[in-house]
Amino acid sequence: MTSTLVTGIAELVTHDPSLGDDPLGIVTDAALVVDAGRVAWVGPAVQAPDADARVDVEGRAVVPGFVDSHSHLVFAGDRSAEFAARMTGEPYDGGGIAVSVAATRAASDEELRALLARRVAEMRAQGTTTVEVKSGYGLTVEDETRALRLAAEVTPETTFLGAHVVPPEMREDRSAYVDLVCGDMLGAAVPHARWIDVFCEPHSPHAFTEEESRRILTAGRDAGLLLRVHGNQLGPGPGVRLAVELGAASVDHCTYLDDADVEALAGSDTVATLLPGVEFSTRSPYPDARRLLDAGVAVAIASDCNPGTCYSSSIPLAISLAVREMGMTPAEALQAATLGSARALRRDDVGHLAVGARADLTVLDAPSYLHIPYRVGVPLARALDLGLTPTPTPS
Ligand SMILES: N=CN[C@@H](CCC(=O)O)C(=O)O
Ligand SMILES: [Zn+2]
Repeated sequence: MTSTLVTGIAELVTHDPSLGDDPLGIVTDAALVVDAGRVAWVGPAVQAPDADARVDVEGRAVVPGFVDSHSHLVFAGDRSAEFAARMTGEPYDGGGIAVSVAATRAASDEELRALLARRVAEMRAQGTTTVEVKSGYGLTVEDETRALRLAAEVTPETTFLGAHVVPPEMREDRSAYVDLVCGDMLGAAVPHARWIDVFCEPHSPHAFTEEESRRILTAGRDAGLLLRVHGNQLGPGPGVRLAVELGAASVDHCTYLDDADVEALAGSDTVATLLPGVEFSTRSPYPDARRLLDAGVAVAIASDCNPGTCYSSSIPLAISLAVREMGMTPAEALQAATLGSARALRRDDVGHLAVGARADLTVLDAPSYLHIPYRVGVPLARALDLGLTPTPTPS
């Protein structure tokens, strides 16, 4: 294994507060040494040690690779007409998920694997280096297991979402479906999943109630999975408080919150993951990130790349929306899409570039991270390929 010195970094964002006065731990005119897939040294370029190899990024900014802690990448089919309807005022209620379920069930393993690989490559090309991938478009024991098996080929952050919606063939007997999710489906999913998630949403007839969600999450936890929740997406609801009650790592969407939700989050270890691409693509009001941050809530930003509410895999777009529409500063938004989303995945080896972190570097065709929201829509960010063998992820 050779060490690599990365030079020519105009601005390096480390998130290591010991490396500068700024909370982002910014080093200007910086260099960084990578050894065995980890950050081995960070500092001013003039003090850089020698290394076996050298990569010059020629005056660009480098930030921690984006951590996308919420995505649904294992699906087939097309729902662009649904997006167009949304733009003319059609509301979203989760009913379109059944369209993706039918197309996904009909696809072969090879088709799904190719679609997934293309979406992960698209993310990497935009600077994402860690991604969580959910099942949820299979909704049978066999199809959910297949989705998780394929997801596990591309990431260790796999999430069992059998409780995405009640599938059309079981609508007459919801409780039988909940039994299946908590029983055989969970048993088959566990070997391929790290997380369990549920779409807890009283404003969708297709999603799950508070009681159903509590049952499913508790069964998942008893089976050894860690918890995450889709909550408070379409209106006020119990998702946030349930996530906090059960010790979920993250509750995602958080679009409609009351004071008790914010208070519960502030006193908890549950991260509020905001998904502004969803509000953009469904013409919905954006969550109030400022209110959460001012209350001391840990906030993450992720893409929620999925065929229904947001078919965008772009974290730079999510950062731009967070800054323009949700009251976050560029620094807060970048931190939420790296350190915050790593926390939402309970990972401390990614989302920052302090010594010892995984060497997941995202390089910007710009001199500063401020250009991410400033140059909205311009493809500035890409994951830096150092030709490294990936280091194993902690279990
Ligand atoms: N809300 C639930 N699940 C996805 C949307 C899935 C779909 O419409 O296909 C979400 O996170 O928004
Ligand atoms: Zn989602």
